[in-house]
Amino acid sequence: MEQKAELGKDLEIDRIIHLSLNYCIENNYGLAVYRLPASKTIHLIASKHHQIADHNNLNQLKPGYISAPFYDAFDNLKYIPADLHLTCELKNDKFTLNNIISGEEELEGYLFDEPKKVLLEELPSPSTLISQEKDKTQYIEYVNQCIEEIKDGRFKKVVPSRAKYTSLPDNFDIADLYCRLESSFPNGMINLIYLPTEGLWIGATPETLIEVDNRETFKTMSLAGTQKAQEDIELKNVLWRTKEIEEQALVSRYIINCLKKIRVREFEEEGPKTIRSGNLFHLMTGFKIDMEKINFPELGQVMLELLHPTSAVCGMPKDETEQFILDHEPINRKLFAGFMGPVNIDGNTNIFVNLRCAKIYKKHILTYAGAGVTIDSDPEKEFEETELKCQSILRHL
Ligand SMILES: C=C(O[C@@H]1C=C(C(=O)O)C=C[C@H]1O)C(=O)O
Repeated sequence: MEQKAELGKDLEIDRIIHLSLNYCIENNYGLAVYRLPASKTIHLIASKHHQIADHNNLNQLKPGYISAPFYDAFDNLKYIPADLHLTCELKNDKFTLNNIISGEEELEGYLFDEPKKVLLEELPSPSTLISQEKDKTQYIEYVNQCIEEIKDGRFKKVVPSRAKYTSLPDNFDIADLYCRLESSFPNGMINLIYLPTEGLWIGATPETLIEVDNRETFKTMSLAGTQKAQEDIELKNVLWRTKEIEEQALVSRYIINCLKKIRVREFEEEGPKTIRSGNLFHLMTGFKIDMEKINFPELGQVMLELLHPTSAVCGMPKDETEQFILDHEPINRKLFAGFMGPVNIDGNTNIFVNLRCAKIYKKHILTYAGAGVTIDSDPEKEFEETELKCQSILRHL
Protein backbone atom coordinates (compact mmCIF):
# COMPACT_ATOMS: atom_id res chain seq x y z
CA MET A 1 0.00 0.00 0.00
CA GLU A 2 2.78 2.38 0.96
CA GLN A 3 4.48 1.88 -2.37
CA LYS A 4 1.30 2.69 -4.28
CA ALA A 5 0.64 5.83 -2.24
CA GLU A 6 4.17 6.92 -2.98
CA LEU A 7 3.73 6.23 -6.70
CA GLY A 8 0.47 8.13 -6.58
CA LYS A 9 2.15 11.43 -5.77
CA ASP A 10 2.37 12.08 -9.51
CA LEU A 11 -1.34 11.62 -10.14
CA GLU A 12 -3.34 14.78 -10.66
CA ILE A 13 -7.07 15.12 -10.12
CA ASP A 14 -8.04 15.44 -13.82
CA ARG A 15 -6.27 12.21 -14.64
CA ILE A 16 -7.79 10.46 -11.62
CA ILE A 17 -11.28 11.60 -12.66
CA HIS A 18 -10.79 10.47 -16.28
CA LEU A 19 -9.40 7.08 -15.43
CA SER A 20 -11.74 6.22 -12.57
CA LEU A 21 -14.79 7.37 -14.52
CA ASN A 22 -13.75 5.34 -17.57
CA TYR A 23 -13.33 2.31 -15.39
CA CYS A 24 -16.61 2.78 -13.49
CA ILE A 25 -18.66 3.33 -16.66
CA GLU A 26 -17.11 0.27 -18.34
CA ASN A 27 -17.45 -2.00 -15.32
CA ASN A 28 -20.76 -0.80 -13.79
CA TYR A 29 -19.16 0.58 -10.65
CA GLY A 30 -20.57 3.41 -8.55
CA LEU A 31 -18.33 6.48 -8.20
CA ALA A 32 -18.44 9.64 -6.07
CA VAL A 33 -15.86 12.42 -6.18
CA TYR A 34 -16.54 15.16 -3.66
CA ARG A 35 -15.00 18.12 -1.84
CA LEU A 36 -16.70 19.41 1.31
CA PRO A 37 -17.28 23.16 1.84
CA ALA A 38 -14.14 25.13 2.68
CA SER A 39 -11.98 22.00 2.45
CA LYS A 40 -8.75 21.44 0.52
CA THR A 41 -9.29 17.69 0.16
CA ILE A 42 -11.02 15.92 -2.70
CA HIS A 43 -12.28 12.41 -1.88
CA LEU A 44 -12.90 9.66 -4.40
CA ILE A 45 -15.07 6.68 -3.45
CA ALA A 46 -15.79 3.78 -5.79
CA SER A 47 -17.25 0.31 -5.56
CA LYS A 48 -18.91 -2.38 -7.65
CA HIS A 49 -21.12 -3.22 -4.65
CA HIS A 50 -23.37 -0.17 -4.88
CA GLN A 51 -26.78 -1.05 -3.49
CA ILE A 52 -30.04 0.22 -1.97
CA ALA A 53 -29.51 1.07 1.70
CA ASP A 54 -31.91 1.31 4.64
CA HIS A 55 -32.07 4.90 5.86
CA ASN A 56 -32.90 3.66 9.38
CA ASN A 57 -29.49 2.12 9.44
CA LEU A 58 -27.31 5.10 8.48
CA ASN A 59 -25.32 5.10 11.72
CA GLN A 60 -24.34 1.45 11.16
CA LEU A 61 -23.25 1.82 7.53
CA LYS A 62 -19.58 1.32 6.80
CA PRO A 63 -17.90 4.44 5.37
CA GLY A 64 -19.37 5.29 1.97
CA TYR A 65 -21.47 7.72 -0.05
CA ILE A 66 -25.25 7.90 -0.35
CA SER A 67 -27.44 9.46 -3.02
CA ALA A 68 -31.24 9.62 -3.08
CA PRO A 69 -33.66 11.08 -5.66
CA PHE A 70 -36.27 13.73 -4.83
CA TYR A 71 -39.24 11.35 -5.15
CA ASP A 72 -39.46 8.25 -2.96
CA ALA A 73 -36.03 9.09 -1.64
CA PHE A 74 -36.12 6.61 1.22
CA ASP A 75 -37.03 3.64 -0.98
CA ASN A 76 -34.33 4.52 -3.51
CA LEU A 77 -31.42 5.48 -1.35
CA LYS A 78 -28.27 4.28 -3.15
CA TYR A 79 -25.13 3.55 -1.20
CA ILE A 80 -21.58 3.25 -2.57
CA PRO A 81 -19.34 1.62 0.04
CA ALA A 82 -15.83 3.08 0.22
CA ASP A 83 -14.15 -0.08 -1.15
CA LEU A 84 -11.80 2.29 -2.93
CA HIS A 85 -11.27 5.54 -1.05
CA LEU A 86 -8.51 7.95 -1.90
CA THR A 87 -7.91 11.60 -1.23
CA CYS A 88 -6.27 14.39 -3.23
CA GLU A 89 -4.82 17.41 -1.49
CA LEU A 90 -4.46 20.96 -2.82
CA LYS A 91 -0.82 22.00 -3.09
CA ASN A 92 0.61 24.70 -5.35
CA ASP A 93 -2.79 25.17 -7.02
CA LYS A 94 -2.99 21.48 -7.98
CA PHE A 95 -4.91 18.59 -6.48
CA THR A 96 -2.60 15.58 -6.33
CA LEU A 97 -3.18 12.09 -4.96
CA ASN A 98 -2.33 12.19 -1.31
CA ASN A 99 -3.53 9.04 0.37
CA ILE A 100 -5.14 5.71 -0.44
CA ILE A 101 -7.32 5.06 2.57
CA SER A 102 -8.80 1.80 1.35
CA GLY A 103 -7.76 -0.06 -1.77
CA GLU A 104 -9.60 -1.95 -4.48
CA GLU A 105 -6.82 -3.59 -6.38
CA GLU A 106 -8.04 -3.71 -9.95
CA LEU A 107 -9.35 -0.13 -10.07
CA GLU A 108 -6.44 1.18 -8.03
CA GLY A 109 -4.01 -0.36 -10.50
CA TYR A 110 -5.97 1.13 -13.39
CA LEU A 111 -5.39 4.64 -12.04
CA PHE A 112 -1.75 4.29 -13.06
CA ASP A 113 -2.70 3.35 -16.61
CA GLU A 114 -2.16 5.55 -19.67
CA PRO A 115 -4.54 8.54 -19.65
CA LYS A 116 -7.47 8.24 -22.07
CA LYS A 117 -10.24 10.58 -23.06
CA VAL A 118 -13.27 10.09 -20.86
CA LEU A 119 -15.97 7.78 -22.21
CA LEU A 120 -18.83 10.25 -22.52
CA GLU A 121 -19.59 8.41 -25.75
CA GLU A 122 -20.80 5.55 -23.58
CA LEU A 123 -23.46 7.77 -22.00
CA PRO A 124 -26.95 7.86 -23.54
CA SER A 125 -28.48 10.83 -25.38
CA PRO A 126 -31.49 12.51 -23.75
CA SER A 127 -34.81 11.03 -24.86
CA THR A 128 -36.44 14.45 -25.49
CA LEU A 129 -35.09 17.93 -26.05
CA ILE A 130 -37.38 20.87 -25.22
CA SER A 131 -36.95 24.10 -27.17
CA GLN A 132 -35.87 27.12 -25.12
CA GLU A 133 -39.06 28.97 -25.96
CA LYS A 134 -41.30 26.09 -24.87
CA ASP A 135 -39.25 25.63 -21.71
CA LYS A 136 -39.90 29.26 -20.71
CA THR A 137 -43.64 29.39 -21.52
CA GLN A 138 -44.15 26.02 -19.86
CA TYR A 139 -42.37 27.16 -16.68
CA ILE A 140 -44.22 30.49 -16.47
CA GLU A 141 -47.55 28.71 -16.88
CA TYR A 142 -46.56 26.29 -14.14
CA VAL A 143 -45.54 29.15 -11.77
CA ASN A 144 -48.93 30.77 -12.44
CA GLN A 145 -50.63 27.52 -11.44
CA CYS A 146 -48.60 27.55 -8.20
CA ILE A 147 -49.62 31.16 -7.47
CA GLU A 148 -53.31 30.22 -8.01
CA GLU A 149 -53.00 27.42 -5.44
CA ILE A 150 -51.43 29.87 -2.98
CA LYS A 151 -54.14 32.48 -3.61
CA ASP A 152 -56.79 29.82 -3.01
CA GLY A 153 -55.19 29.24 0.39
CA ARG A 154 -54.07 25.65 -0.26
CA PHE A 155 -50.32 26.36 0.01
CA LYS A 156 -48.06 28.97 1.60
CA LYS A 157 -45.08 28.24 -0.66
CA VAL A 158 -44.22 25.93 -3.58
CA VAL A 159 -40.90 25.39 -5.36
CA PRO A 160 -41.58 24.66 -9.06
CA SER A 161 -38.56 23.44 -11.02
CA ARG A 162 -37.40 23.15 -14.59
CA ALA A 163 -34.58 21.52 -16.50
CA LYS A 164 -32.58 23.18 -19.27
CA TYR A 165 -30.85 21.33 -22.13
CA THR A 166 -27.61 22.77 -23.48
CA SER A 167 -25.21 21.25 -26.01
CA LEU A 168 -21.81 20.40 -24.64
CA PRO A 169 -18.92 22.18 -26.35
CA ASP A 170 -16.78 19.88 -28.55
CA ASN A 171 -13.82 20.23 -26.22
CA PHE A 172 -15.91 19.53 -23.09
CA ASP A 173 -13.95 17.87 -20.33
CA ILE A 174 -15.72 16.69 -17.18
CA ALA A 175 -12.58 17.02 -15.03
CA ASP A 176 -12.06 20.65 -16.16
CA LEU A 177 -15.67 21.44 -15.22
CA TYR A 178 -15.16 19.78 -11.82
CA CYS A 179 -12.03 21.85 -11.15
CA ARG A 180 -13.70 25.10 -12.23
CA LEU A 181 -16.64 24.44 -9.90
CA GLU A 182 -14.16 23.65 -7.17
CA SER A 183 -12.52 27.06 -7.40
CA SER A 184 -15.74 29.01 -8.01
CA PHE A 185 -17.67 27.59 -5.05
CA PRO A 186 -15.24 27.63 -2.11
CA ASN A 187 -18.14 27.14 0.30
CA GLY A 188 -20.07 24.66 -1.80
CA MET A 189 -20.02 20.86 -1.77
CA ILE A 190 -18.56 19.91 -5.16
CA ASN A 191 -19.72 16.52 -6.33
CA LEU A 192 -19.54 14.18 -9.27
CA ILE A 193 -21.56 10.98 -9.08
CA TYR A 194 -21.76 8.08 -11.46
CA LEU A 195 -24.20 5.25 -10.85
CA PRO A 196 -25.15 2.85 -13.65
CA THR A 197 -28.84 3.38 -12.80
CA GLU A 198 -28.67 7.21 -12.59
CA GLY A 199 -25.96 8.14 -15.08
CA LEU A 200 -23.38 10.87 -14.58
CA TRP A 201 -24.18 13.93 -12.45
CA ILE A 202 -22.12 16.93 -11.40
CA GLY A 203 -22.94 19.76 -9.00
CA ALA A 204 -21.89 22.43 -6.52
CA THR A 205 -24.53 22.67 -3.81
CA PRO A 206 -24.67 25.34 -1.09
CA GLU A 207 -27.24 23.54 1.10
CA THR A 208 -26.49 21.20 4.01
CA LEU A 209 -29.38 18.89 4.87
CA ILE A 210 -27.82 17.12 7.84
CA GLU A 211 -24.32 17.11 9.23
CA VAL A 212 -23.24 14.87 12.12
CA ASP A 213 -19.73 15.51 13.43
CA ASN A 214 -18.05 12.87 15.52
CA ARG A 215 -21.47 11.49 16.53
CA GLU A 216 -21.60 14.52 18.87
CA THR A 217 -22.88 17.56 17.01
CA PHE A 218 -25.83 17.81 14.65
CA LYS A 219 -26.17 20.68 12.18
CA THR A 220 -28.69 21.72 9.56
CA MET A 221 -29.56 24.98 7.77
CA SER A 222 -32.45 26.86 6.32
CA LEU A 223 -31.47 28.33 2.96
CA ALA A 224 -33.75 30.37 0.72
CA GLY A 225 -34.01 33.76 -0.98
CA THR A 226 -31.88 34.39 -4.04
CA GLN A 227 -30.32 37.40 -5.71
CA LYS A 228 -27.49 37.88 -8.15
CA ALA A 229 -24.18 38.32 -6.33
CA GLN A 230 -22.55 41.77 -6.56
CA GLU A 231 -18.79 42.03 -6.35
CA ASP A 232 -18.44 45.36 -4.56
CA ILE A 233 -20.55 44.76 -1.47
CA GLU A 234 -19.83 43.22 1.91
CA LEU A 235 -22.13 40.31 2.75
CA LYS A 236 -23.40 42.07 5.86
CA ASN A 237 -24.61 45.00 3.75
CA VAL A 238 -26.69 43.00 1.27
CA LEU A 239 -30.34 44.07 1.33
CA TRP A 240 -33.30 41.69 0.98
CA ARG A 241 -36.94 42.27 0.07
CA THR A 242 -39.74 41.22 2.42
CA LYS A 243 -40.64 38.44 -0.03
CA GLU A 244 -37.26 36.73 0.39
CA ILE A 245 -37.10 37.35 4.15
CA GLU A 246 -40.51 35.71 4.61
CA GLU A 247 -39.71 32.88 2.21
CA GLN A 248 -36.57 31.97 4.15
CA ALA A 249 -38.31 32.39 7.54
CA LEU A 250 -40.83 29.76 6.40
CA VAL A 251 -37.99 27.26 5.92
CA SER A 252 -36.58 28.07 9.38
CA ARG A 253 -40.01 27.57 10.91
CA TYR A 254 -40.29 24.26 9.08
CA ILE A 255 -37.01 23.07 10.65
CA ILE A 256 -38.09 24.18 14.13
CA ASN A 257 -41.39 22.32 13.66
CA CYS A 258 -39.49 19.14 12.74
CA LEU A 259 -37.44 19.51 15.94
CA LYS A 260 -40.65 20.05 17.95
CA LYS A 261 -42.09 16.79 16.58
CA ILE A 262 -39.28 14.89 18.27
CA ARG A 263 -39.32 17.13 21.34
CA VAL A 264 -35.88 18.63 20.79
CA ARG A 265 -35.97 22.05 22.40
CA GLU A 266 -32.31 22.76 22.95
CA PHE A 267 -30.78 24.11 19.78
CA GLU A 268 -28.58 27.02 18.76
CA GLU A 269 -29.86 29.17 15.91
CA GLU A 270 -27.63 31.61 14.03
CA GLY A 271 -28.82 33.99 11.35
CA PRO A 272 -30.35 34.70 8.97
CA LYS A 273 -27.25 36.00 7.23
CA THR A 274 -26.23 36.39 3.60
CA ILE A 275 -24.03 33.73 2.06
CA ARG A 276 -22.47 33.58 -1.39
CA SER A 277 -22.76 30.57 -3.68
CA GLY A 278 -20.92 31.21 -6.97
CA ASN A 279 -22.89 33.88 -8.86
CA LEU A 280 -25.66 34.10 -6.22
CA PHE A 281 -26.44 35.36 -2.73
CA HIS A 282 -28.83 33.50 -0.41
CA LEU A 283 -30.22 33.95 3.09
CA MET A 284 -29.13 31.27 5.55
CA THR A 285 -29.88 30.35 9.17
CA GLY A 286 -27.73 27.67 10.82
CA PHE A 287 -29.03 25.24 13.48
CA LYS A 288 -26.76 23.31 15.83
CA ILE A 289 -27.57 20.68 18.46
CA ASP A 290 -25.37 18.96 21.02
CA MET A 291 -26.45 15.34 20.52
CA GLU A 292 -24.55 14.06 23.52
CA LYS A 293 -26.16 16.58 25.83
CA ILE A 294 -29.68 15.62 24.75
CA ASN A 295 -28.67 11.94 24.53
CA PHE A 296 -29.98 11.43 20.99
CA PRO A 297 -27.42 9.45 18.96
CA GLU A 298 -29.92 8.75 16.15
CA LEU A 299 -30.78 12.43 15.63
CA GLY A 300 -29.12 12.56 12.17
CA GLN A 301 -31.12 9.79 10.57
CA VAL A 302 -34.35 10.80 12.33
CA MET A 303 -34.00 14.40 11.11
CA LEU A 304 -33.08 13.28 7.59
CA GLU A 305 -36.43 11.57 7.32
CA LEU A 306 -38.33 14.49 8.86
CA LEU A 307 -36.59 17.19 6.83
CA HIS A 308 -36.60 15.78 3.31
CA PRO A 309 -37.98 17.36 1.20
CA THR A 310 -37.62 20.71 2.96
CA SER A 311 -39.67 23.74 2.01
CA ALA A 312 -36.53 25.11 0.31
CA VAL A 313 -37.10 22.61 -2.53
CA CYS A 314 -40.71 21.41 -2.12
CA GLY A 315 -43.16 23.68 -0.28
CA MET A 316 -45.52 24.24 2.62
CA PRO A 317 -47.45 22.22 3.62
CA LYS A 318 -45.05 19.45 2.71
CA ASP A 319 -47.24 16.48 1.74
CA GLU A 320 -49.72 18.51 -0.30
CA THR A 321 -47.05 20.45 -2.21
CA GLU A 322 -45.09 17.25 -2.87
CA GLN A 323 -48.19 15.66 -4.41
CA PHE A 324 -48.87 18.83 -6.42
CA ILE A 325 -45.32 18.78 -7.81
CA LEU A 326 -45.64 15.10 -8.67
CA ASP A 327 -48.92 15.78 -10.51
CA HIS A 328 -48.02 19.04 -12.27
CA GLU A 329 -44.28 19.42 -12.78
CA PRO A 330 -43.45 18.80 -16.45
CA ILE A 331 -40.06 17.25 -15.60
CA ASN A 332 -38.85 14.30 -13.54
CA ARG A 333 -36.45 15.73 -10.95
CA LYS A 334 -34.51 12.46 -10.57
CA LEU A 335 -31.49 13.26 -8.34
CA PHE A 336 -32.13 17.04 -8.38
CA ALA A 337 -33.44 18.25 -4.97
CA GLY A 338 -32.79 14.78 -3.57
CA PHE A 339 -29.89 14.40 -1.15
CA MET A 340 -26.39 12.98 -1.19
CA GLY A 341 -23.06 12.92 0.60
CA PRO A 342 -20.49 10.93 2.54
CA VAL A 343 -21.58 8.81 5.53
CA ASN A 344 -19.37 7.79 8.44
CA ILE A 345 -16.15 9.01 6.82
CA ASP A 346 -13.69 9.80 9.64
CA GLY A 347 -16.69 9.56 11.97
CA ASN A 348 -18.60 12.32 10.14
CA THR A 349 -21.71 12.34 7.95
CA ASN A 350 -22.35 15.26 5.61
CA ILE A 351 -25.57 15.06 3.63
CA PHE A 352 -26.48 17.89 1.23
CA VAL A 353 -29.54 18.82 -0.81
CA ASN A 354 -28.62 18.09 -4.43
CA LEU A 355 -28.86 21.59 -5.96
CA ARG A 356 -26.98 23.47 -8.72
CA CYS A 357 -26.56 20.14 -10.42
CA ALA A 358 -26.71 18.70 -13.89
CA LYS A 359 -26.92 15.36 -15.62
CA ILE A 360 -24.29 14.79 -18.28
CA TYR A 361 -25.29 13.04 -21.51
CA LYS A 362 -23.26 12.07 -24.55
CA LYS A 363 -23.47 15.53 -26.15
CA HIS A 364 -25.73 17.49 -23.82
CA ILE A 365 -25.96 18.76 -20.28
CA LEU A 366 -29.29 18.98 -18.46
CA THR A 367 -29.20 21.56 -15.63
CA TYR A 368 -31.96 21.64 -13.02
CA ALA A 369 -33.24 24.57 -10.97
CA GLY A 370 -36.24 25.64 -8.93
CA ALA A 371 -37.45 28.88 -7.35
CA GLY A 372 -39.48 29.49 -4.19
CA VAL A 373 -42.92 30.80 -5.17
CA THR A 374 -45.05 32.71 -2.67
CA ILE A 375 -48.10 34.96 -2.99
CA ASP A 376 -45.77 37.86 -3.92
CA SER A 377 -44.04 36.05 -6.80
CA ASP A 378 -43.65 37.46 -10.31
CA PRO A 379 -43.48 34.46 -12.73
CA GLU A 380 -41.04 36.18 -15.09
CA LYS A 381 -38.65 36.91 -12.18
CA GLU A 382 -38.88 33.33 -10.93
CA PHE A 383 -37.93 32.13 -14.41
CA GLU A 384 -34.93 34.49 -14.40
CA GLU A 385 -33.93 33.11 -11.01
CA THR A 386 -33.91 29.56 -12.37
CA GLU A 387 -31.82 30.81 -15.32
CA LEU A 388 -29.25 32.28 -12.92
CA LYS A 389 -29.17 28.99 -11.00
CA CYS A 390 -28.61 27.02 -14.21
CA GLN A 391 -25.90 29.50 -15.24
CA SER A 392 -24.03 28.82 -12.01
CA ILE A 393 -23.02 25.53 -13.67
CA LEU A 394 -23.29 26.42 -17.37
CA ARG A 395 -20.97 29.43 -17.23
CA HIS A 396 -18.14 27.05 -16.33
CA LEU A 397 -18.50 24.80 -19.40
C1 LIG B 1 -34.38 25.19 -5.55
C2 LIG B 1 -33.14 25.68 -5.56
O1 LIG B 1 -32.57 26.37 -4.53
C3 LIG B 1 -33.25 26.55 -3.31
C4 LIG B 1 -34.23 27.62 -3.42
C5 LIG B 1 -33.86 28.93 -3.18
C6 LIG B 1 -34.84 30.05 -3.44
O2 LIG B 1 -35.99 29.77 -3.79
O3 LIG B 1 -34.47 31.24 -3.34
C7 LIG B 1 -32.58 29.23 -2.68
C8 LIG B 1 -31.74 28.27 -2.31
C9 LIG B 1 -32.16 26.85 -2.30
O4 LIG B 1 -32.65 26.50 -1.04
C10 LIG B 1 -32.23 25.46 -6.72
O5 LIG B 1 -31.04 25.77 -6.62
O6 LIG B 1 -32.71 24.95 -7.74
